[in-house]
Amino acid sequence: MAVHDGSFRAAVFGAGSWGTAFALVLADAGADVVLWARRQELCDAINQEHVNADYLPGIVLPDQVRATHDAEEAAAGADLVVLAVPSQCLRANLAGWSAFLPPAAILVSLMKGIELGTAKRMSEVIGEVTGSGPERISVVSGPNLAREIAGRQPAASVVAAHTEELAQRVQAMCHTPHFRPYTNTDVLGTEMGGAVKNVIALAVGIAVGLGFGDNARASVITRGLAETARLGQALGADPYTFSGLAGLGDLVATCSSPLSRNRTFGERLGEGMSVGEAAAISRQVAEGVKSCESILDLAGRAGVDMPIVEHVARMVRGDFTPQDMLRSLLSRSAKPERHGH
Ligand SMILES: NC(=O)C1=CN([C@@H]2O[C@H](COP(=O)(O)OP(=O)(O)OC[C@H]3O[C@@H](n4cnc5c(N)ncnc54)[C@H](O)[C@@H]3O)[C@@H](O)[C@H]2O)C=CC1
Ligand SMILES: O=C(CO)COP(=O)(O)O
Repeated sequence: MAVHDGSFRAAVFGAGSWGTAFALVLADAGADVVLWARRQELCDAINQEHVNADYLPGIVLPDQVRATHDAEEAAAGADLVVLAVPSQCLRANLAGWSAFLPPAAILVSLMKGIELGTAKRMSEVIGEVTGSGPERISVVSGPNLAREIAGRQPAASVVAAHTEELAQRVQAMCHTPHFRPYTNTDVLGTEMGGAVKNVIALAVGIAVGLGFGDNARASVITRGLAETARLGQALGADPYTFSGLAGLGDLVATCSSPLSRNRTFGERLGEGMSVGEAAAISRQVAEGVKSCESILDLAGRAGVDMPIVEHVARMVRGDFTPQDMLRSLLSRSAKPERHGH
């Protein structure tokens, strides 16, 4: 099944839905994978049943994937170290793992969030905590709903790295007959596309929860993409990235799919649940709920207007009901489509 020529060792930190699905992709691409999980019971279940029933029930993992709760054991001998925990807990966790990471290993972020307080992207947090330069760090992002990837449904993705050469190395390590990664050297744009789309998916979910249809959904997606690109460009991203897989591609998949945790979370808010109530019934992370604030922080620092992100943040804070949010967004002054914030 492998497209990569030769075997390699991968460590995947985080055995949630995406960490586990990506471990399966890497195994299909020829890797021996060790999956680090927070809970020993989950490791035991994965090793005995070859299923991560908590996150991907019904998906049988390849024999080349085994789990451990021991970070040192997970990292030992890894050529590729993949990070897949919720963004807001990366820094603290990575500080504990950093000493075990082989110095030559390539570090890959699967995460789609911006750190609260610092407004840093995940590749920046990885660089700071591990002391690694950009020549070792890459990012995988795109329309990659974990459940579909784990079911070996076809999907494309983007591997972004500082150099084309590094992106190509990681591309070869995760290329399978079902998973088709493209390369990109715009790490910043790739990460911004992934993080902001989660907030736009919350907004789409709110519109769906309010009972609106496809016109509203498409309008929020399109205006959401406009504000994502505006922020990205102000920060130095390549504008093309936002019409690619890590921009438009991921935005459309996430905002259209009932599998999306962010869209589902937004739908519950739109139906009238509080943030606390919506969080209590979801055991998986909806990154946009926290990243709306850090993205707004970043936009403020860059002097960029992001009305959809701002309205989502106000709703998450409890300042707005869904009806207030709708009224406030629709009562903004009329604008030209281009260059009008
Ligand atoms: N699920 C998906 O379809 C996709 C997810 N992503 C991104 O991947 C990242 C990880 O997401 P998922 O695996 O989906 O999340 P998840 O909620 O399914 O799993 C998160 C994992 O992190 C662990 N975890 C939670 N809090 C922790 C803490 N404080 N310390 C250590 N571990 C902790 C959980 O036990 C779990 O194993 C997120 O940034 C998400 O946006 C990206 C593409 C697709
Ligand atoms: O990033 C994703 C798909 O590419 C998954 O989205 P959710 O985190 O909203 O489920």
